[in-house]
This record gives sequence, structure tokens and C-alpha cells, in this order.
Amino acid sequence: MSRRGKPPLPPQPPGRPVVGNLLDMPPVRPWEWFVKCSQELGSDVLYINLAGAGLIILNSYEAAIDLLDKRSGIYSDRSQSVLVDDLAGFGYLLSRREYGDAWRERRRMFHEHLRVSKSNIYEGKILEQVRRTVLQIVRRSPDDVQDIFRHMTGGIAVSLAYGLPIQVKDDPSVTFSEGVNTAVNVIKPAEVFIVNHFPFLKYVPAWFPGAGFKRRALKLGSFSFQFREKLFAEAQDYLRTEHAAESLTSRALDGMRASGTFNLDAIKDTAAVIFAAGSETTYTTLTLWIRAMLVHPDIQGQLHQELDSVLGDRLPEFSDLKNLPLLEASVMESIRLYTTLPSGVPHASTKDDVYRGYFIPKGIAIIPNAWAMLHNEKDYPEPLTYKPSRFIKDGAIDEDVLDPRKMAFGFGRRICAGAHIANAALLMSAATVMLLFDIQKSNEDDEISMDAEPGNFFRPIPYKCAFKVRNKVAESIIENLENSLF
Ligand code: HEM
Repeated sequence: MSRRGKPPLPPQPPGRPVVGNLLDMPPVRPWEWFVKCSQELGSDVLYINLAGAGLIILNSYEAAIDLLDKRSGIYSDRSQSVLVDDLAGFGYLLSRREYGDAWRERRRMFHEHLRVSKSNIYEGKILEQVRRTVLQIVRRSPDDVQDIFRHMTGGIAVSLAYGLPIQVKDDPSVTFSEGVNTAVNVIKPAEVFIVNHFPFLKYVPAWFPGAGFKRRALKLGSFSFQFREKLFAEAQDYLRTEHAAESLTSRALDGMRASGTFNLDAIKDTAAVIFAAGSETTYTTLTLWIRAMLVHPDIQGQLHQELDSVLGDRLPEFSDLKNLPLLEASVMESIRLYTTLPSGVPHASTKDDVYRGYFIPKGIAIIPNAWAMLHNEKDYPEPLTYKPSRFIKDGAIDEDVLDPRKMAFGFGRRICAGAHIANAALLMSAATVMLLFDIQKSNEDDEISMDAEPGNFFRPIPYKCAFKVRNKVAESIIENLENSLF
């Protein structure tokens, strides 16, 4: 790309000849390295050179809003990835689509059926799954707890997207989605950008030494087709039965029948993204909150008090959530401290631009480094401490403290389409679980690692915990639930 007569690129950490910053950018927790570079260079906007492939890193909320939100007309594209979209075959997902008509059509479809004002559709499905989960927790071994919650978020996604029921244990869709997400998580970010920059790398034979990126991507390729087709076909069959339930698929099909214009691909792509983008992210965020509760029994005590005084001897409904500020703050603080997608999802620009005197080239990937924004001392004093009270003032959520969800769910026109659904699922799960249970270590001597698995997601290192029914009131609520659900 010719840069003659253009302003300078944003500050770049010192690099090496040819490879630039490639060997300096750590494959694990690169978001922390971006912060270190910002501190050294005195700039919250950085340029990183990975062997010629450029990246722009936004390390502050202000810069992310300035570019991705206020200038969203030119910062709403996604870099099409040879590895993820082409070789692994996920380019059809709404979240991976380039900014254009096909993306717009799918985003509109999502909005039409699952926007905030359609809460009557998604809240009922969330409530049902959360309450079924309570019964699983009391019936099954403590060792199954994480699997139980994975089935809960999978169940919410499958029922919203397809109206299909899932098994409470060993459901093939959930196992399948977990496999996909684990495989996606091991794709290294640097590989994605490098293979984009040198697309001929996709022709390197998979057996070739150093072509691990291709082997991993091809393994995913076999999943991606099934991911789109399998559940959609099952949903169509199920819709012909007496059990048929409302879902995005059923409503979109009804709409198309009424208008006489069919675009089944659009339904498949939009339904698939609910599982792909919504299930594992919500599950991971929830297990990070459970882990925070496990190591902060004092905060659990405060939440128990709040829940007992608001709910007494009944289960929470959605209308109760606004009266549970401490519970909400405990979830917000967990999202802040352990954000699930620490370096967000990259956007791409569709035009050359200049920001604060720096040149931002057309087509470059822009990384909103949520981790940097959520750990800065100015907005969040003692940023490494888990402290829900930072969000509370006079017994309510303090509107003056920057809400971490504004960063954790992304920015601008590509902001998470399901943030309101994730929020509803997280708060309802947290309120229900905390009302009924004490979350404790399985064994007093267990060491709980606060670290995450290596990868693009911040997934906690698996931990063990026990959910102990809190008291007689909780026992009787659970007994009533058994009778009402079955
Ligand atoms: C705690 C759970 C979740 C987190 C942390 C999360 C986070 C994100 C982030 C960071 C993005 C990228 C935004 C950007 O490009 O700036 C995103 C995109 C997206 N999310 Fe979520 N998400 C969650 C749950 C969900 C759920 C439950 C759904 C669906 C019901 C969903 C649907 C989507 C979709 C469709 C996109 C793609 C938007 C687009 O490219 O236009 N997400 N999410």
C-alpha cells in the first residue's frame, strides 16, 4: 500500500526487520502486551506489524467510541479471514459477514424476531431453562455442574433459534458446539492475520511442517457445514409435529410464507449465529461469575441478604431484577474483571481515514482491546480487585461508573446483537442460583486457579464446586419446582 504524502501510522512498538512485531506479540494474552506497549509509547492507539500484516489496536473506550461508534459508517466491516471464513468455512455466519446487504438482511432478521421489545419470547425460554437447571443441580453430581450450565445456555440458544428441545445431559448439539468452540479457541490470532496477508499460505499442504494452522482450520471445516444445516433440518421436521414451538426459524419461515419471498440461507445463517455466538460466550461468562462467587463467600452473603429481602420464599421473575442492584453489580464486576472476549472481535475499515493525526488505512483490522478498557485505573480504581460495590451508590446502580457491558459486548453497528438476551440469561441464572444455593469448594483444600485457558476466549481453567441447598425455604421452593415442571 502506498503511503506517500499520508500522515504517519499510529505509534508502533519497535519491531524487527521483515517480521515486524510478529515475534514480540505473545500468542497467549496478547491483550496485556497491547497495554504494555501503550504505556511505553504513551498512546492508546497503536499500529502493530505482523510480518507486513497491519493491525490497529484501540486501548481506550474513548478511541473505540470515536472510531467504531461515531464513525461506524466506515468501521463496521469484518476482515474476511482466509483461515476462519474460507478454510474453516464459517464465512456464512452473520457475525463473520462483510458489511453489506447480506449482513444487513440477517441482522434485520435477528432484530425483527429477538429485539429487546420481544422479551416475551426470549424471557420465557430463559426462565424455563434456568429452572430446569436448578433441578439438574440438585439431582446430579457436583462434578457435573459445568456441564449442566453448558447445557442450559445451549438449551436457551437452540430453543430461541430452532424451537428444539435438548437433552439435559450429553445432548449432541451441545457437545458438538463445545467441540467447535474449543477448536476455534486454538486458532492463533497472529495466524489469522498472517494467512490473510499471504493468502497463498492456504495452498500449503496440511501435512507440511508448520502448517498446523491449516490442519486446525480444515478440522473446523467439517463442523461448519453441519453447524448450519443439521439443526435447521431438524427444526423443519420438528415444526411438522404437534410439539412445534415458536423460534426465530418458525417465525422467519412464517414471514416468508406470508410474503411469498423465500431466502432459506438467510434463516440458516441467522439461526446458526445464535448458537455460535451466544451459547459458549454466555456459558463462559456465567462460569466466571460462579468462580468469583466461589472465592468470595463474603459477597455471596451480601447477595443472599438482598435476595431474601426482595424475594422471600419465591423464585425470581424478570420484573424482580431491577430490585437486585447488588446482584447485578456482582455480574457487572465479573464481566469487567474477567471479560470473556478480552480483545473483542476485530472490525475492519472500508475507507482510508485519519484519527488524531494518524493514518488508518482502508481494510486494516481494528482490535478494540476490551481488556485494556476494563482494567484501567481511572474508571476502575484497584482494577485487579473483584469489588461489586464500585457500581453501587445509595443502594442503586451508580450511573456515573462506566458500565463494563458497554465494552464487553463490542461497539457500533457490529455490537453484539444478543447482548440483551445474554444479560437477561446471566442475571436470571445468577438470581435463581444465589437464592437457592451456597456455592462452595468441593473439597476445602482445592486450589481454585483464577487464570484462563490459553486462547482467544477467556475460559476459566476448569474448577470443581458444590452447590449446597441453603435452607428450608430453598428446599421447599425446589420441591414446588419439581412438582410444577414435571
Ligand atoms: C455474555 C455473552 C456474550 C458476550 C460477551 C458477547 C460478546 C460479543 C462481542 C464482543 C461481539 C462483537 C461485537 C463487535 O464486533 O464489536 C458479539 C457479536 C455478536 N453476538 Fe454476542 N456476546 C454474547 C452473547 C450473545 C448472545 C446470547 C447472542 C444471541 C442470542 C449473541 C449474538 C451475537 C451476534 C449475532 C453477533 C454478531 C454481530 C455482527 O457482527 O453484526 N451474542 N458478541
